[in-house]
Amino acid sequence: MLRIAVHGAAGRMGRRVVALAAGDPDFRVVAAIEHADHSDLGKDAGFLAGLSELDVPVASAWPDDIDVIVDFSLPEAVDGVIDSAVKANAALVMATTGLTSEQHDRLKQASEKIAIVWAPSMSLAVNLTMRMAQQVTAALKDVSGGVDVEIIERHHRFKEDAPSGTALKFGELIAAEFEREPGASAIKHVHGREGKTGMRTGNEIGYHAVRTGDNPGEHTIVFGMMGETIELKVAASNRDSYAAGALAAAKWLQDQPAGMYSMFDVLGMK
Ligand SMILES: NC(=O)C1=CN([C@@H]2O[C@H](COP(=O)(O)OP(=O)(O)OC[C@H]3O[C@@H](n4cnc5c(N)ncnc54)[C@H](O)[C@@H]3O)[C@@H](O)[C@H]2O)C=CC1
Ligand SMILES: O=C(O)C1=N[C@H](C(=O)O)C[C@H](O)C1
Repeated sequence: MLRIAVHGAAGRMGRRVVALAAGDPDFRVVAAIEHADHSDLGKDAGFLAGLSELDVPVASAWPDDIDVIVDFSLPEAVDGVIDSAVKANAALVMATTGLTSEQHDRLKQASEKIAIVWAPSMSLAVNLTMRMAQQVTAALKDVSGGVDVEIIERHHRFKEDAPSGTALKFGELIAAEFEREPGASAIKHVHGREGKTGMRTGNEIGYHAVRTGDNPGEHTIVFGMMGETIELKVAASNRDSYAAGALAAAKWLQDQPAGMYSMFDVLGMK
């Protein structure tokens, strides 16, 4: 049984991770961590997740014996999580988005000591769609008349970062396809458009972030050509695809040496 600590346990994602882990015989939830001022400190993590009592109170201190930490929190909290994972010699599933480049460097350094999965989306469907987007780009990048790529993401009104980490990852993968040949022009990443922008250039990717209601996450990649358009769309109907993906990553990490991994590794899509 893997001893799992959930960081951000009272959040939208944390509660679903606690709920799915509690129902999985491969896990024992040993800690539900929140920041020291959280109003749910002391409450039972099972009750918060809509289950019966788990006998795990939400706490701000880490226990000593943990096999894996799953983090869905905020960038401000992430440095502390990385330190705690290294200190406990635990594997780390880092799902928080909006990290700074310094935080990505910190993760990389920590991965010399512990096994880490970082991915902006833990969802199987999203990761498959990323692979499809790479294939579509490779097939269309030299099409007569050119192809314009725009990424539209929709999320709930509570989301604090934009564009989504997933949209940025789609853009990074698509740009790498465009830039693959030596001498290819560098791709510009354009966030929204307003005013007298002039005509669209051929070597840009546009990003558009929509925030409405309780949308758990939706990404549409538009490949617009002269005369026809392809759209790849992937949409979550609830948060369990992310929570289940994070738990799959937590299990997979137990057999891995220290290192930095992605969901492509976990899902065997390398
Ligand atoms: N990689 C993936 O598949 C997914 C990633 N996310 C990302 O996960 C993050 C969390 O998303 P939600 O659960 O919707 O947000 P949320 O705001 O509902 O939950 C975040 C939780 O982290 C806690 N937190 C904040 N600072 C903390 C600290 N210093 N110590 C401990 N806990 C702290 C908050 O109190 C809150 O309970 C976001 O960055 C989001 O983009 C969300 C869904 C899927
Ligand atoms: O904040 C969210 O909700 C989500 N965030 C992730 C992101 O920024 O890509 C993943 C998912 O889309 C849900």
